[in-house]
Formats: sequence, C-alpha cells, structure tokens
Amino acid sequence: MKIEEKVLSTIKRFSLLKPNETVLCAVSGGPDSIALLHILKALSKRLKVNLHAAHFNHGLRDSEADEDENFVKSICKELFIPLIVGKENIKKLSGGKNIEAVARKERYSFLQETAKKIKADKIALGHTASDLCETVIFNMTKGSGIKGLRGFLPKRKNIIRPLFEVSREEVENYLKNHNIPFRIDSSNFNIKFSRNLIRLKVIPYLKKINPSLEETILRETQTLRELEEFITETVNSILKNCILTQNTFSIQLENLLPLHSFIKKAVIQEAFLKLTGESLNTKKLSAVINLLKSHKSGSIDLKNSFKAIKTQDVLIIKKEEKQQVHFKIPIVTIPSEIETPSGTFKFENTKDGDFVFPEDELKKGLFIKTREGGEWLSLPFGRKKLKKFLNEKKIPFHLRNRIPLLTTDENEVIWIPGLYKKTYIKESKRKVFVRYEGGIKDFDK
Ligand SMILES: Nc1ncnc2c1ncn2[C@@H]1O[C@H](COP(=O)(O)OP(=O)(O)OP(=O)(O)O)[C@@H](O)[C@H]1O
Repeated sequence: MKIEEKVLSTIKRFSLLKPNETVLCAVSGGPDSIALLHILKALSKRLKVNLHAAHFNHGLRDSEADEDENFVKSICKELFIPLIVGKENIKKLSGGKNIEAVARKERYSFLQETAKKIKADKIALGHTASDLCETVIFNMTKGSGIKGLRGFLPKRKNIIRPLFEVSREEVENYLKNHNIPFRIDSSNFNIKFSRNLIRLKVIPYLKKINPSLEETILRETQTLRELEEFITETVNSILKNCILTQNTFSIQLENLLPLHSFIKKAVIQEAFLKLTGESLNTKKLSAVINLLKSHKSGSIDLKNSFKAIKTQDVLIIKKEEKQQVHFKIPIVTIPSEIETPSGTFKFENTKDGDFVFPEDELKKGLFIKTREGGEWLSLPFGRKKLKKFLNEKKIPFHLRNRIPLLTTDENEVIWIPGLYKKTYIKESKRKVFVRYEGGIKDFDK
C-alpha cells in the first residue's frame, strides 16, 4: 500500500481529521515531520482540510538550529504552506538543567498557542510506529503502568499522529523514492541518551528475534488501549453510584467488595485522582485492598492528609480533620437564627419548617449542639440511647460527632435534621418552626 493510502486509513480509523478542519503540522525538519508535511499536503484536497505548518527554533546546537529553521522555511515556501516560526533560547531559559524537558515543554506551549492563534483544530506530530516501539520498550525497561506500556495515542485532545501506523523504514523509503530532502539531527546518534541507545542498539537485536517488531508492538498497544478503555468505562459506571463531593468520596462496601481487586484499585485510584489531582502508589493501593479484606473497621493514611476509612458498610476517602469541631449553643429567643459550623438553624413562630415543636419545650432549655455522650431519644416504646440509634441507622463513625442535634437541657434529642424528629402527641397552640440549611446530611441518602 502506498504510504499516503496508509496514512489516510489511519486518519479515518482513528477519526483524526474532519472536513473543513485546519491542521497545524509541527515540522522540525527531520525525516518524520518532513514526510508528514508532504503526505498531508498530498492528502489535503481529498481530506478537505487547511494545512499550516509551525517550526520551533530552540536556539540549541549552535548554527544547526538556524539552518533547520531556514530549511523548514524553504520547504514550506516551495509547497505553498503558511508557516509560523517560534524562537526561544532554551539553554538560557533552563539554566543548563533539564534542557530536553524544558525544550519539549516550550515547544508544546508554542504549538498550542500557535494553534489557538490561527484557530487550528488539530496539531499533527510526526511520531511513527517506530517511535511508539521505542517508547514502549523504554517505559517497560523503566517500569510503568498500562498507560506507559500502551505508549502514546494516535489522538489525544487536539494532538494527532497520522504516521502512527507507519514505520521509520517506510518513511525513509518514501523520502528516498520522492527525492525529498530533510535535515538530520546530529544528537540522534548520541547513545548516552537512553532513547538513542534503544533505537540504535536494542531494537536491531530484538528485530533479529522478530523482524516485524513494530507491527507486533502496534498490535499489542491496540489491545492495551482497548483494555484501558474497558477499565475506564467500568470505573466510571461504578463511580456514578458513589458519593463524590469536593473533599469526600464514599462507596458502599456491597458495591465495592464483589469487584476484582484490579478494578477495586482502579476505582480507588480514580476517586483519589478526582479528589486531589494526584495518584496513589501501588503500596498505598494494596494497603486499602488489605483493609477491605479484613473483617474489622479501620483507617489508612493515604497522601496529602487524606485517609481511607472503612466503616461497617462504607469505604470513605476524605481529608483528615485536624480537630473535631464541637459546639453547644443555647436557644434563647424566638425568632432567632443560629449559625453552627455545620449549618444555620432558623427558629420562627409563624412560618412552616422542617421540624415543629411546642413552644413549651423552650422552658426546658434547648440547645443546638454536637454529641457529648449521654443523649437519648424518646420513642413510642421508650427511651433509646443516641449511640444505639446512630448504630442502628448505620451512621458512619466520622460523622457521629459532627451531626448537629437539637436537645433539651436533660439531654433529650428532639430533632436531628434529616434523621430524626420527636413525635408530639398533644397538639399545642403555640408552636416553634425550625429550618436547617447546611451540610452533613450524608445519612439522608
Ligand atoms: N523544533 C520543532 N519544531 C516543530 N515541531 C517539532 C520540533 N521538534 C519536534 N517536533 C514535532 O514533534 C514530533 C516528535 O519529535 P521528537 O521525537 O523529536 O520529539 P520528542 O521529544 O520525542 O517528542 P515527545 O516528547 O512528544 O515524544 C516531530 O515529528 C515533530 O512533529
């Protein structure tokens, strides 16, 4: 198959470009991106896309960098492709440290800014199947998860890689057959860089075992991409049935325990990522799995003050509260509005409310407070300790001391928003209406 046809089929298979889109081709001047530029130019009419080019001069490798820039300028002029050039002194900017990483970061921001400026829908990079092969071997050698083993993607957000299924050999043959000139980056031959060592020394050896190494790795990564998609979809469907707020994640154990431990870890990892923007290492993930396996309740310190707490029937991931907030506020006058750390209580004589009680109760001395111990509830069949009541309602331990209670001076609980209301048998003329606006109502669910 001609290389143009192969690239066209990659573009279609992965929906890389749509008609009327503008694509910005990132051209270094090297063989891959020069081939990509020519191929996209040849396909642009059939694809009905507008083609632009961008080159970034890193100011490295002395005169070579300027020669690369001039070369790319001349090619684009020849092909009638509008070109945008960016320039930065990377050596100066990086202070001589991490030059490669700084260059890469600056190049990517230049490409994104340029795409924005010219309203390009996509940025095309010249990565080939041979680059994918090197990346995968490099990641495997260094150690990486599924993401590392599947390497880069044919499409990620607005970045596309149309040469994804083409080998470097095919690119070189195409350039040779069409007499297309390109620039050679002298640093590509320095085997002190691991990537070059893999390309120049390791891969030729591996190809003695499997001459179609690139094709094989391409197929393997396809399987890994599908596996990753499957895991993401499974995890997302599980997360849909969990409570995930800004600082807390909680999942019912009956939904979590039957899952395979691999999926359990993926769910916990994704939840943690959503809460903190960071990942957990495998040691911490395994510790949570062990906690889930044990028959007891308990907790584990995760990272950034976040904890995993296992109660009777939920797993909670939340930021550790440095100190417990206790409060006890008397209700002196009606109407009144009482602010507590968990929410606001409004007491009135006239309007409707979430809870209504006889005004006479005020004579007993009423308080809005958190649990101190010794509180009780008056139920039709007698008194019940608050502790027992909370146990029966399966209220998570971490919430028990934070739930606001409306109590009498004798420790009788008459209202717990969302959870309990005292029933008054006698109708009274003068009533008090209470409304509560606030948090910690997880137990409502
Ligand atoms: N100086 C440059 N100007 C414009 N585009 C560039 C430049 N250097 C690289 N690119 C683009 O990036 C692609 C990948 O280049 P290269 O393999 O050298 O970078 P890399 O550092 O390996 O990239 P990555 O880190 O994304 O894998 C090239 O094919 C080209 O499309």
